[in-house]
Amino acid sequence: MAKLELLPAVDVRGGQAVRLVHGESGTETSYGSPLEAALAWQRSGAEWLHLVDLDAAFGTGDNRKLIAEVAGAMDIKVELSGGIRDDATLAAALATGCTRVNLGTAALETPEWVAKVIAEHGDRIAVGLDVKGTTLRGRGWTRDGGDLYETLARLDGEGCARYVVTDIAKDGTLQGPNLELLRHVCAATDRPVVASGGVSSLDDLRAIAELVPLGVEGAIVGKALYAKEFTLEEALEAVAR
Ligand SMILES: O=C(O)c1ccccc1N[C@@H]1O[C@H](COP(=O)(O)O)[C@@H](O)[C@H]1O
Repeated sequence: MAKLELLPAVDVRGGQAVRLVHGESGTETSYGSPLEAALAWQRSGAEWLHLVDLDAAFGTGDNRKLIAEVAGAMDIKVELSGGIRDDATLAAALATGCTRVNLGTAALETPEWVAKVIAEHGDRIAVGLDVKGTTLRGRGWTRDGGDLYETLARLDGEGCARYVVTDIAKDGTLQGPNLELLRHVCAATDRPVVASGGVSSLDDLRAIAELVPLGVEGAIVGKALYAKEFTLEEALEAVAR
C-alpha cells in the first residue's frame, strides 16, 4: 500500500509565516521567516511543501516575490496556493517551478477558466475544496460558493487530477481531522485527495493513513508542527510503511 504523503504548510501573511484559526483573518499567530520555516521542513525530511499566499487569498495584497523566493529555494516538491485566479497569476505561480498549484476561489467563480487550465496543465492543477459542512467557501473562506458534491462531480467531469479537501471548522484548531468528510469525498471521486485541517497528533496522521486505500494521498500539517505537538521527523516515521 502507498504511504501517506505529508505536506508541511507555510502560510504567508504580511511577509511572515502564520497560522490562522478556522482561516479567519485576525487570528494570526506569527512564526517568523517563511523561508526559514520551509527550509526547516526540508531539512527534517519533507518531500512536499504546501505554500500559501494568504494575502492573495484574502485579497489584502500579495507576497508573490517572497513566495517565488521560497519556492525557488526548495529542492522538494511544492504545492502552491492563494490568489491563483487568472492567466497572469497562474503563469506567475507555475513559473516559480512549483510542482502543482491549488485553485480555490477560481473553481467556484470562474469554472470555464478552471476547466480550460485543467485541460492545459493536467496534473499541475489541483482544486482546493474548502468546506463548511458541505458548502464550499471562497475569497479567503468568506463567501459561499456552492455545494461540495455538485462541484466535485463537475470538476471530475472536467478531468481535475486531484483535490485538497479542507474542513474549515477544523483548520488551525488542533481538534483532529474530519475523517468522515474525507471518507465521503473519497466515495464521491476516484481522484486522489489531500486532507487538510485539524491534525493534532501522530494518531491523527495514522488515522488519515488508514484512508489511503480509499483514495487519500496526502495530509497537510500546519499548526501541530508549529505548536511542536510532534516533530516532522516523528510524523514521517508514523506514516512510513
Ligand atoms: O490555508 C488557510 O488557512 C486559508 C485560510 C483562508 C483562506 C485560504 C486559505 N488557504 C488556501 O488558499 C487557497 C485558496 O486561495 P484562492 O481562493 O484560490 O485565492 C486554498 O488552497 C486554501 O486552502
